Amino acid sequence: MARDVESPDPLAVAIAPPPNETPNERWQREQREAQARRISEQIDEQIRAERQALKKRKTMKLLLLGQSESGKSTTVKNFQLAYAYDAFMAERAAWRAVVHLNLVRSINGILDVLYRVLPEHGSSSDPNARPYTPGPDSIAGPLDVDMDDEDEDREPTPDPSGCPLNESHRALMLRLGPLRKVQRDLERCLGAASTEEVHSGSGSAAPWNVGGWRPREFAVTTRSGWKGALGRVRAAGRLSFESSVRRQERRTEGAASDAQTSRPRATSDSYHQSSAAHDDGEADDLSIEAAAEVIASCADDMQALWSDPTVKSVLSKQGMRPEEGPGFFLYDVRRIASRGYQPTEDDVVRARLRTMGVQEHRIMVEKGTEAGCEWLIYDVGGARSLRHAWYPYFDDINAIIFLAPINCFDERLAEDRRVNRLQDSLQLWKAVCSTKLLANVQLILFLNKCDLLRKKLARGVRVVDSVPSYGTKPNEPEIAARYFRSQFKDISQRHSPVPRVFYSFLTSVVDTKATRITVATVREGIQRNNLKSAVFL
Ligand SMILES: Nc1nc2c(ncn2[C@@H]2O[C@H](COP(=O)(O)OP(=O)(O)OP(=O)(O)O)[C@@H](O)[C@H]2O)c(=O)[nH]1
Ligand SMILES: [Mg+2]
Repeated sequence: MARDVESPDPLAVAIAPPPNETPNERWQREQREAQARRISEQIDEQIRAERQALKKRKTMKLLLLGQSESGKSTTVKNFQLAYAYDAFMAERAAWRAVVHLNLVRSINGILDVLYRVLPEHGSSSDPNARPYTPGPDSIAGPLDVDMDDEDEDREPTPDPSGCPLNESHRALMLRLGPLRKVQRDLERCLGAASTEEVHSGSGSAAPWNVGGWRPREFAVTTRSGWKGALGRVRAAGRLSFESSVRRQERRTEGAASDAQTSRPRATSDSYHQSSAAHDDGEADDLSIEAAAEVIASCADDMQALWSDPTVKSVLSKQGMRPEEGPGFFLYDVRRIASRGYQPTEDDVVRARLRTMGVQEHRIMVEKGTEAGCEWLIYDVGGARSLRHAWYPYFDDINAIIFLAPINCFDERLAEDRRVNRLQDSLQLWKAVCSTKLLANVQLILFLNKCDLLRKKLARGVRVVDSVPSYGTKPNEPEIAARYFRSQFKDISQRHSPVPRVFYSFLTSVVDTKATRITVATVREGIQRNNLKSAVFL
């Protein structure tokens, strides 16, 4: 309603001095007003200075390195949880299909093993039927390994007392048959990152350190990583977290920044989706929902399979421990298979989706004194065939977190089963430490999967059987971890082009509470170090 031009301005009336104000009162009022103005100006100045300082703070660039399944992407999720919680939560629902896929993959892996002990399938040569846990290897010393492949692909021996599985097991296995198709459908919807297929072949631990290799000889798969896979789920139309306009804006920004750098295009949070993903979105949506429905209808049978003592004994005889493998959710099968299931924070952290190429995560610190600061985290695919893509990211970074899973001292690389996994980590670490381009980059080592190391040693696996140099030291997790750490430290000291401080942490990055503290320490350390070098400059 328009104000009557004749009536007085209500604001002017409200702040007008009292009509019967004495000269003394007037003086006091003016003093108060002047003081208020000064405080207000000081606050404005403070805000201006803070904004200016924020602008000056450059983006912190962090690169995560390590072999496949070392825990790099899980570490990124911990950064997101700590500093970009809202963004983490916005992605949460899209992880449902990944958790479902992880669940059915565990079941199908168990079924593979069970089928192989049935007399009529005992000689199956199905490569999928290989036990999950590789056999123990012997390593002569930390950097001097002569692997033989005699016990590679050992065939499970059928129980000599006859097949332990009865008719009800067979019926259960048949009823779970539809989960094969569910796995295929989910893998198709989520793309290449959702499969664990790796190119086998020898390959080098660190291709950039091999003579004759030229940095341009690589290709980066930009659409098939974590973000690509989640992007597909989003593209399926059920989950519209961002408007298409926002996506388009981000895509344009990404293209502009790529044009300024010689780096290949990393898949970023901006979900570079293929148009095919949009076209197929509806079909994918239906497949994901149909998969969820089949999973819900199989919940009781999945639970029965996992809790069956005979099945447990068959798995144990075959050396298969799915509960120690990636993306294991069978302890929570009823909750996850239920209709209306939404992943929890913990589910997202534990969900396994391998990284293809290099993925860029922009984390804008949401709260605290550093709100508004930006972290750029590059998460790389760790399989040997994907390491070619790392080198261009070595330029212009503030720090590297290198993840070495120390539970795998007796395991082999999936992509080259002649190579011991701990050995591969040590070779990779050596290559990173000795790379001249990284001479002044802060390296932080996460000796990861300490929880699994503890479990492995508790069930009687002896370190010395795979690492003879371990000698007569007690077979205890703390001592083993300390020993492994000393190997990495020794490499850092001997192979760094210029002396560097050795920073290391014993971690289990699926433990988000403990990792939160580690991540905070690392973040502060990186920032402080950066500040220090800025002062020296
Ligand atoms: N128990 C346990 N599991 C872990 C730990 N760290 C990672 N994982 C699990 O190991 C699996 C692999 O972790 P990722 O973070 O995907 O490994 P990555 O290094 O990114 O692997 P790529 O993308 O293939 O290079 C996931 O299922 C994680 O939940 C850990 O400390 N303890
Ligand atoms: Mg990854």
